[in-house]
Amino acid sequence: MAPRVLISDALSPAAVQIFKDRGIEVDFQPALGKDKDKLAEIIGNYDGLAIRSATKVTPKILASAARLKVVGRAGIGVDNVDIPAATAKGVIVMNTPFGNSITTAEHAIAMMFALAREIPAADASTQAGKWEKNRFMGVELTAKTLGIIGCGNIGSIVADRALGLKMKVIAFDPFLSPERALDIGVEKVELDDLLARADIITLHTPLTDKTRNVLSAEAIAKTRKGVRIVNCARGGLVDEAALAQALESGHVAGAAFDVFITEPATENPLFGHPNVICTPHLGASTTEAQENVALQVAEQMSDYLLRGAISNAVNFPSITAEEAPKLKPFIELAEKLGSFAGQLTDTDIQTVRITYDGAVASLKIKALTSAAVAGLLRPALADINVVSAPSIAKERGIVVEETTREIAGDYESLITLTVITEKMERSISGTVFADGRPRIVDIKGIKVDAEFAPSMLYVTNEDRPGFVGSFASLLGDAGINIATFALGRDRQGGDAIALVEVDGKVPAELLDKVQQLPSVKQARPLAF
Ligand SMILES: NC(=O)C1=CN([C@@H]2O[C@H](COP(=O)(O)OP(=O)(O)OC[C@H]3O[C@@H](n4cnc5c(N)ncnc54)[C@H](O)[C@@H]3O)[C@@H](O)[C@H]2O)C=CC1
Ligand SMILES: O=C(O)CCC(=O)C(=O)O
Repeated sequence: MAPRVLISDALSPAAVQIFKDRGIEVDFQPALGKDKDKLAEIIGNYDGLAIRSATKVTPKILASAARLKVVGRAGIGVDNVDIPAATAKGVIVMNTPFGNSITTAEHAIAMMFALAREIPAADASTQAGKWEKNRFMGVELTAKTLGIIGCGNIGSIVADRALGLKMKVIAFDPFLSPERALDIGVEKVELDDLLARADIITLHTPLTDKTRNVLSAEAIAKTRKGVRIVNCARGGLVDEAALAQALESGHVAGAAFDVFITEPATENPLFGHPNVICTPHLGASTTEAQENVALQVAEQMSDYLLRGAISNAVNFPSITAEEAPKLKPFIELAEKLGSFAGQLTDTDIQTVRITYDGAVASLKIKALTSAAVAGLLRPALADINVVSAPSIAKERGIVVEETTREIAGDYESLITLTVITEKMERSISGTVFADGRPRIVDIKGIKVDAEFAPSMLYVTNEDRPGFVGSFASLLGDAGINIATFALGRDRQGGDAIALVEVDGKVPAELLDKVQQLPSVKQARPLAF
């Protein structure tokens, strides 16, 4: 069945065409994002959801989204998507990190000019027939200091344009390296320094717990008198009420805002002030940017739904379309190795160590590790998935260690998963043979050769004559057919392992009887 995608915001129709061309069924309902009840009602029918900023992907929407595999944000900010809830559900969330950056930077520059020359007010006055030539006295931008808070993709483009305008550019961004600052021609400064020096401040950070209210009342009080403030990033970065007061007092000369704490903003403390310019979150609204982000999000979502390729996901490592088919059998192997260990582990896991040997070491091991951890924790947490596994392991204080060794041993590729609890350490290794099927090749240092099967019995015993006969008789007497039988031992008379595939479930009474065989140490059912 072809995957189905819902577009619930006003994306460029270019996206619709891409989905269709790729063989994906697509429903384009651009106003649906504003109707959360209707969205909750129908989201269960779709594998993908393509959005801009109007659709809010809340836990409630996700709870109704039984089939959903991917949310694609045609834009940058994903603050309208509940990422932890999507992750917990195994839904990949991807954005288009560059498609609208130039356009948004240009909007910030346009806002800066509009503020400096009061263009909106001058326009309104002129068109009202007033010709108030003496009312509007602007400021020149040349040689003024622009303070950029958040100098990533958009901030750097703003810096580049501002340098072209012969402005002095200073930037506060804890993650901006001195080398990068030098490269893009900005002076890296601390926030207080920026506040004290900037003639114009422009914000370009995401909204996070750290950036919320970065321009608080106290911060605004530290700015130069006559400062102008531009926000084309996110509402909530600036304390709107404090800014309104500072405008009122004349400390701040003007503010140009594209984004607001509450959107759609139909009322706001900044509205109505003479030196305030507002646009309705238009930063990304150009034909070019909307075409870019729509095409990109549709391509990315199609690649994921059709080929398992992941790009620009905010909650999973990237996997290219070329890597996806190579990874697939190893993802299955990693998840099953994890599942094997998880089904045998009764106590709290402290550490999971995963070693990738040979060719597999050059694949995207982050994805493989996530699969292994999902398999490992699934016996305890049914809802865990490859996407949510790393964060759940972290929450539970489980240390996940990865090692890669590119030199192959007996196998072209080998994955070894070691689980360490307070009481024990257990390792299991597996590989993928040329037929693409995963195999178990080593358990606790004992060589075996077994496939993963829907119903298995794992028995550890002392290597003594008679075990196989009495074990097989017990199963035969209980009417349980043995499909495959893999044996291994560390040495003659030492520790032995039997990994047996059976048809149907193993009854608890049979398990007890196997457990009571003289040489048996442990007998456990396993299911894959
Ligand atoms: N108005 C609109 O329509 C649009 C708004 N945006 C907003 O612009 C924001 C920035 O976009 P990009 O530049 O592409 O993101 P980016 O991730 O490239 O840059 C963000 C920068 O903020 C910095 N940062 C993070 N925490 C900080 C902190 N506590 N203090 C100072 N800097 C901090 C980061 O180090 C990074 O360099 C987006 O998150 C989005 O919210 C993006 C596109 C359109
Ligand atoms: O889609 C839009 O118009 C908003 C763009 C935006 O805010 C973003 O990309 O972060």
